[in-house]
Amino acid sequence: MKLLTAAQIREADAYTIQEENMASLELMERAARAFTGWFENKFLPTEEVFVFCGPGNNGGDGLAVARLLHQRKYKVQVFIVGDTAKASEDFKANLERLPEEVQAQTIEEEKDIPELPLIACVVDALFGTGLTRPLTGLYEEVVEQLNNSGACITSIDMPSGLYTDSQTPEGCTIIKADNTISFQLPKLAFFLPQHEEYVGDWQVVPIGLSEQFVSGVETDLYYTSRRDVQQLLKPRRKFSHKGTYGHALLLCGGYGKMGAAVLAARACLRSGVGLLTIQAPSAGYTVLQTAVPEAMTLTDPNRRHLSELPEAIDKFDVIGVGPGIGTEPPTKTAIGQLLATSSHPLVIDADAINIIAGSDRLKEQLPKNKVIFTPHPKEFERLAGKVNNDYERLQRLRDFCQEHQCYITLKGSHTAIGTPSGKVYFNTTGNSGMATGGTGDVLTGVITALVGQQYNLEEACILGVYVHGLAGDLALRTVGDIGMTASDLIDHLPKAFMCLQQPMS
Ligand SMILES: NC(=O)C1=CN([C@@H]2O[C@H](COP(=O)(O)OP(=O)(O)OC[C@H]3O[C@@H](n4cnc5c(N)ncnc54)[C@H](O)[C@@H]3O)[C@@H](O)[C@H]2O)[C@H](O)CC1
Ligand SMILES: [K+]
Repeated sequence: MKLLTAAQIREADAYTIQEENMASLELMERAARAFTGWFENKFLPTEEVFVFCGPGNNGGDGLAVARLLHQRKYKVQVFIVGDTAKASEDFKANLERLPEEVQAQTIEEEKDIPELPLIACVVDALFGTGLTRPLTGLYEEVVEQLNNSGACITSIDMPSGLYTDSQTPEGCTIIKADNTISFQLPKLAFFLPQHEEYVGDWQVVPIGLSEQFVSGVETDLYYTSRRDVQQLLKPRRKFSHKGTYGHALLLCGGYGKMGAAVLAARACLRSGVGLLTIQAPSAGYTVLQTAVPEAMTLTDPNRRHLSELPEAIDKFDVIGVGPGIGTEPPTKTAIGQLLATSSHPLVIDADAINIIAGSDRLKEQLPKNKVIFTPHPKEFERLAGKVNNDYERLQRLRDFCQEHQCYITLKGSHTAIGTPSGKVYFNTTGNSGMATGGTGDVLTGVITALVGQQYNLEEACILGVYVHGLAGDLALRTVGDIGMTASDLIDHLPKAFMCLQQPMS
């Protein structure tokens, strides 16, 4: 699914109004109804609701929401910040429609800002996607007081003060929402970790923006929906055999880190690969043969770390390398040989990333359109350089992928997948229980298996990251977030693939 900029959303808005031959006020009413529907499921009518409205259409939404909540028996108070004479037309129309019983007060100076009860329910409708500059004056003061009030804040469309698709200037005041309910499409800002405290939990509610407009609009930013991913999944064929689904090689494990190889190998096998060979330091032989009996095990002549590549490396359809391997000099040499000789795709993780990050020569040697890197943010920084904020990181991701014609899954709460053509896909599955050792090794195994099954590298990244997160979401239901381990993810991979095989209702 596409991510749109604030300007494109405005265009979608105008296009929809024209296409459906309706008044913009009607679209605002739809938005308000959609928000209210979510709100009713979350808060009981016994709640006293304080709605803070700005002068634009976001404020107009707030006024319409106040009216609808009043109709549904919530006790509502409205506070308008700024000069209503300069407000948008749809704001004015909704102010007219506000029932008399709903108190509406204008905040004209600091002393007008209300003191909220200890447990208050606030709707933030100050600014949405129309924000063009930092909050100042009375707006800034209101937001600061709301943030300090301890109230439960729900933002309409965007947390007020946060820029939709570019870096909000340093030190600006922004609403810290508990929930953000956004219209039709999530906004780029929601996917960036630096905005966690402002956006809170976000959800999207549909308001029927023109599908025709969205399908035609140009963007290189996407987020992955269940529907997108299901379309990628290939059915297994009746007359297939293990050779049909690829022979993967994992170059993983080191002394004291053989578990990384076990996790990657198990995940690879649980993701549909036909055959799996692991090459590991000889100290791992018994461990691997015992823990992963389905895989063949080759031993490196070195007892403790990877020092050589297996013979006839080209017989493997894909090679996953990195988990647990360390950065000893012989391992660095082996990684250099791998980049220089392998003609098949490589999934490069962990210390294999660190080794390449430390050598400009190796970076130059990266085979084009054949490499998937799976770094966490620190490894990415080593590979591509330091950045000051998440927007710079995103740009660096695109630049690096384009320059080196590679794929990168930059791991995080919304893992970002960069492609050689400069596209970025944000993942939408997963949870904080997955923030634990070994889950990255699992991802390496999953993506390696998918490449082995002839998914192209872009598909393997998108599907692999999604199913890995979905396995985490399924594990959450049985083991919760605190007790979740990487092995729990592996155990839930089969169910995650089964979920994707179910037709969507
Ligand atoms: N397409 C949709 O999804 C729909 C969105 N709706 C809602 O409308 C807002 C966007 O409304 P807009 O009037 O364009 O902008 P805002 O209300 O966010 O801002 C109003 C106005 O204020 C000025 N401004 C910008 N920054 C500042 C600032 N820092 N201080 C003071 N004033 C500022 C600027 O002129 C803005 O235009 C969207 O988020 C939805 O909530 C519709 O309801 C229907 C469908
Ligand atoms: K808002």
